[in-house]
Amino acid sequence: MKKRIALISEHASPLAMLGGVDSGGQNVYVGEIAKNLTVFGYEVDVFTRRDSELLPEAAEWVNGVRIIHVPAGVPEYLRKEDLLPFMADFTSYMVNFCQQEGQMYDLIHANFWMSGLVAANIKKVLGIPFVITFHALGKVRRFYQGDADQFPNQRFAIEERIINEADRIIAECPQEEEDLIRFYNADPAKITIIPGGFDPGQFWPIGKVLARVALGLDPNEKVILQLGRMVPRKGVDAVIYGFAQLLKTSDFSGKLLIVGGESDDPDPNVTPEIGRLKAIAQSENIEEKVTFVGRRGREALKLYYSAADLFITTPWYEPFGITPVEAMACGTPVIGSNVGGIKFTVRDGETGYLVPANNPSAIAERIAYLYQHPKLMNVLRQQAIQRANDLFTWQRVTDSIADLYEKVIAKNSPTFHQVSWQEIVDRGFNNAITAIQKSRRSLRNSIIHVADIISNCFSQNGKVLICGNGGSAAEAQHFAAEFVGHFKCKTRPGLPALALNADTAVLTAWSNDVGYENAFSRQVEAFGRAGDVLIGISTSGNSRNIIKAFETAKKQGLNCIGILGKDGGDLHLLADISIIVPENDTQHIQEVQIVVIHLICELVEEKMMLVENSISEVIKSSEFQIPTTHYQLPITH
Ligand SMILES: O=C(CO)[C@@H](O)[C@H](O)[C@H](O)[C@H](O)COP(=O)(O)O
Ligand SMILES: [Zn+2]
Repeated sequence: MKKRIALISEHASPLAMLGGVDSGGQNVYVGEIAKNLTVFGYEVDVFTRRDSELLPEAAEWVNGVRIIHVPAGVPEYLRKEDLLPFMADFTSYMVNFCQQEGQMYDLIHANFWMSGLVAANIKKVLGIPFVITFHALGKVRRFYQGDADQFPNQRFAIEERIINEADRIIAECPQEEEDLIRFYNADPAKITIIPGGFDPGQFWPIGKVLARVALGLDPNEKVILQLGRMVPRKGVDAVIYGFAQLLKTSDFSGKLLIVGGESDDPDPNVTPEIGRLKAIAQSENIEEKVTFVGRRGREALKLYYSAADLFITTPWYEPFGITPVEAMACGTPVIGSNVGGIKFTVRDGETGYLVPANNPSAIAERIAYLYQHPKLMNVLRQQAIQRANDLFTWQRVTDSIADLYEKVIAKNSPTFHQVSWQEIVDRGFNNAITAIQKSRRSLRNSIIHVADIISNCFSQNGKVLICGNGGSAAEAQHFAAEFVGHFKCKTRPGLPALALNADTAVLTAWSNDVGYENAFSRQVEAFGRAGDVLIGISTSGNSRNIIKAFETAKKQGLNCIGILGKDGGDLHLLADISIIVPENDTQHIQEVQIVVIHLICELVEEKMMLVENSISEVIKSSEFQIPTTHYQLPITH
């Protein structure tokens, strides 16, 4: 039977559009998690407050996900600051709903503190375990916003209660984990860091020219983008001041686009923050260079992200912040403030830059610097796309969330269930199939890219060194054997590949005399030459001896390729390219890695055959007869 999950999101319905004061990342988060959970075999109901008379009580949204509009307070928009009094009605409605349906939820996932309150009260009555994603913490908000924070003071005590009673807490970034411990004394063992994400089917890099033409922008102009909710804490004023400084102190010319607001037209009457920002642009005499676009639907956002050269987001604080990830996914480097989730999603100097919050000069300086270094901008662009896709797809995020659910559900299952041998076998196969399915789409491009690098290396007489530990050591030998012997093509010559973990004499001597962590790097020193490839296979991405080998290899001019799992660990940061299996379980990572290895072998053979065939074609059609029908035999150094 399918497991049933209730997601509560009292003010943020997945149906609401992004960009309004009270609708932002949380709507998207809840909607995407709900949709992706169905892929992992769950049935999902999303409970959100009925804020319009037009909304039906319960409606199927997508296959496997229902949205339940809970009558609590008048059926019209209310500020989230005013919703607490209606949470008792919300709770009783949900309790009745569960009892009437006669089917209990296996777990509740609450979003935001008021939903957490509902979940904690339901747990008291019905015993359903719950996990919570806070999306923002009251004490942190009060610290940054002071009196502008209009949530009732009861919020703090309620959050403390939720933190005590929740089965698990999801922190969206290391900063949030720190805040939970520091401000609320949360039990670190209860906290799991799982970031927010983006949908690669919705955000991808569209050619700049096309995106600009679609938006009616000049293809040759410099375009800087700010996009998100229009509230003072987002620090859009600093972006305008920074932009003004840039225009005044350099010969920079370009445009700042500001997307967001409560209406499609950038109307200050509807969105007072737009009025405040327009006045700043006017006082700086740059109103002609700043375009307020107004609110845009999610399907249009990829055009804005792709059209821009740079994305800027400098809030005072940001619990997670989905927009920088979306911008990176569209290939736009991000200048973000060094706060909260942004300092986790944006890697300083790799996918953009981090600047202090509220610091217009730093923004101006970084924009100028990037335009002066177009090649660097391009590198950041590529790395941004890679990082977003490696770590922040909703599929990957939901995978970690489902993992967490399973732990909580198993711990709370009322009777210990003796699993049969057949069930263990079935479960093993099912998990492997799920891991392979998840990997199929997300790894396709990197597998092809890696095969390119390896076949180029062989064609240019280079060799491939491979290393790993434990199961990965066996795979390293397996991989090398496919190259030295043959994979599918029985007529080709052997290709020079060497597993560094295979020579027990070298391995034991060097580990015994110097240290295990140097055992591979020493061999890289001995065998590696510029242009060779070093492949590190690791499920965690953190094996010290492979890290050292990569460091040595980089110094010697080898290309480093990681075949990794989990979040890619430190090896991902060192590798020139990595294939990160989107899975957390070591065993299933290894199962996918062997598929990846075989695919690389097949592609390398195919690519090299192509080279050989095209060489023979040239030879056949030329007047000169060159006596060779094989591709060049690689020569080892
Ligand atoms: O095969 C397995 C687990 O399935 C083990 O031998 C596993 O490879 C070893 O624990 C390795 O030492 C793990 O290293 P790594 O994958 O984190 O680099
Ligand atoms: Zn194993």
